[in-house]
Amino acid sequence: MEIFKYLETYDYEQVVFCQDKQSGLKAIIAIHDTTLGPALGGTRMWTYESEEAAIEDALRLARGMTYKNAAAGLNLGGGKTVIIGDPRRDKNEEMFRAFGRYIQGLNGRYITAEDVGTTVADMDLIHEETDYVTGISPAFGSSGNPSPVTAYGVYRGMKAAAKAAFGTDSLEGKTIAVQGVGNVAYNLCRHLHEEGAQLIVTDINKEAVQRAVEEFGAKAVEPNEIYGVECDIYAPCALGATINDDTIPQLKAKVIAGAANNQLKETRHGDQIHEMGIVYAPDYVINAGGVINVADELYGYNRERAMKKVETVYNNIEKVIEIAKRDGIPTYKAADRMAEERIERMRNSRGQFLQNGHHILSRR
Ligand SMILES: NC(=O)c1ccc[n+]([C@@H]2O[C@H](COP(=O)([O-])OP(=O)(O)OC[C@H]3O[C@@H](n4cnc5c(N)ncnc54)[C@H](O)[C@@H]3O)[C@@H](O)[C@H]2O)c1
Ligand SMILES: CC(C)C[C@H](N)C(=O)O
Repeated sequence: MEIFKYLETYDYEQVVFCQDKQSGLKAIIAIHDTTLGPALGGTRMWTYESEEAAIEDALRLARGMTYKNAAAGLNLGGGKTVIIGDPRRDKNEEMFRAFGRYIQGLNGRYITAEDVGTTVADMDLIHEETDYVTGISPAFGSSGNPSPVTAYGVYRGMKAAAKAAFGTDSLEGKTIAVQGVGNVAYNLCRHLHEEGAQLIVTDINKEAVQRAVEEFGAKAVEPNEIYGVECDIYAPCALGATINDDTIPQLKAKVIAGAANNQLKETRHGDQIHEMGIVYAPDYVINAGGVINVADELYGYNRERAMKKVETVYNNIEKVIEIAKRDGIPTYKAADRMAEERIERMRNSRGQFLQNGHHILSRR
């Protein structure tokens, strides 16, 4: 990978490599675009096959956050961190504190939160070193674990997508295939079960599957069987790139609506599912509930207000589907258009100099 060429092609602002021998920290902070505000995005801890794979993931996820935050109407730019390591084995207090100091060094250009492999407890350790972290314990006046709120947003967005495909947003009696029943999808399954949906689930973690079977009467299938099951809706809630050349020919669903980031392996896969008549709820629009929730901390966290904002996921999915229909384009392109237009409008409106609190000579 030619990194600078890639950064230039997709307009990245900054990439920070963090190395701390003492704690074993190896992290990559990618800041994609701060036109709308400071870059906010979670920290993922994962065992990557190579350093190149970790860099690519950080970059892709950071850009996704720019689009997610813009489409959600937040005044935030996009960034993301990946920490290279096994979250079950390699975590320690020193690591997250060292990482917190790196974040502090960015002086507010980047604000972090949870992602796959990190928890509220990890965010609390980061908070020992910096205020630029959200999703810390509610005891600090924070919003805590974002996953249940993300799940609620996905549930609402799924209903909006179902309305476009089936003429009603009721999920009662619908069969929904859920890939990965971790933090977000467990909570999603609870909402779906309460509404009377039939669930088919899979996970590489057998305990997670068992919990969904016992609590929600879900049917369990092997990880590689989930794509081909008879269902109305496929909900990818594990990792990214599961909509690809191998899986698309197996799909029976009329709707794809799930929590995972970067669901399309390549954009052409978005074109392909569009041509097949599948209603695709773009990943970064439907899974914005978590970031909408943590972003509320910037105003002094209020759960009720945050949950009201999360309701907008339903409207945003409707809006994207409307744009797609109006312009005759796939929904993933419609979502990009919506996000890019907002960033562009804000960039242009800042072309004029206006005094904003700080006297421009105040540092003299
Ligand atoms: N947590 C949030 O608030 C949030 C917000 C936005 C997006 N997301 C995205 O949603 C997805 C899920 O996040 P999460 O917080 O629930 O993570 P998680 O780690 O709690 O859950 C993911 C689950 O997927 C399973 N899994 C991994 N590979 C699999 C495979 N090949 N087949 C089947 N199962 C597999 C894991 O065992 C795990 O149970 C991620 O892509 C994440 O980036 C999460
Ligand atoms: C809670 C959020 C700041 C980050 C979340 N992991 C996401 O991808 O949206």
